[in-house]
Amino acid sequence: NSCFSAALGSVHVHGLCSTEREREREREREREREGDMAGIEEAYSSILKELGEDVERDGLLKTPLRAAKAMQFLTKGYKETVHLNDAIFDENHEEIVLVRDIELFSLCEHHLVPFFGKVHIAYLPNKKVVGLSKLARIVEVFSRRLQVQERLTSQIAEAITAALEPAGVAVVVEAAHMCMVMRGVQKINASTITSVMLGKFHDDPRLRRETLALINK
Ligand SMILES: Nc1nc2c(ncn2[C@@H]2O[C@H](COP(=O)(O)OP(=O)(O)OP(=O)(O)O)[C@@H](O)[C@H]2O)c(=O)[nH]1
Ligand SMILES: [Zn+2]
Repeated sequence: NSCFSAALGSVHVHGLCSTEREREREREREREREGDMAGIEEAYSSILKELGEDVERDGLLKTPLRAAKAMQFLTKGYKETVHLNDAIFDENHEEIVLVRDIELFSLCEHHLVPFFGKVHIAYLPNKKVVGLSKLARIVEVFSRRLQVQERLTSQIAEAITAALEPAGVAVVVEAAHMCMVMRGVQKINASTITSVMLGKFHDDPRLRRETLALINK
């Protein structure tokens, strides 16, 4: 490759070698991202000033930009969609598929503080199965937004229904809300459980019990 020939001192016909070009593109993307964030950065700077902080002190010089980048990461789900088509396979498996303990980090839309926990997803295939990692990707897309737990739970269930048309979907989310822990009622041990049961999981109490037992195993 061209990098290798450059290292040997041969003539470098393409100008930048592919890794240099890749790095340059990454720097370009970084500059664009920072440009996009100027407004958020400024807003964080104002918040710090309103809190009585000295935004010129060493430790805080880069904080507005860091915080802007962090917030952009924590809400990146707005810009993402899950592409499941490449990972949907024809399969005659008709029994339950359950992926449990998928980690979840989200932001409460009321207080902009984290809530976090686990998502359990079960579905009953209807001639189609999905690549298992895609279930975790669905969780990422909808959790990296400002959310309430109930909406998050149903968005995950609806996305799976739309992509797979399964015989049933069950989504259970258990989470701790920092807005209830660090502030407000300050209940450290409270956890919130939400569930959405569609199709056979909704209609068949035996199946629902079996699924919840598998989740709690
Ligand atoms: N249903 C639901 N409520 C949530 C979620 N996250 C936070 N909340 C609640 O949103 C509510 C907002 O209530 P408000 O009375 O407007 O806000 P607040 O004065 O800050 O409420 P406190 O938290 O009770 O101090 C609170 O009861 C929060 O516990 C969530 O995911 N789902
Ligand atoms: Zn909250």
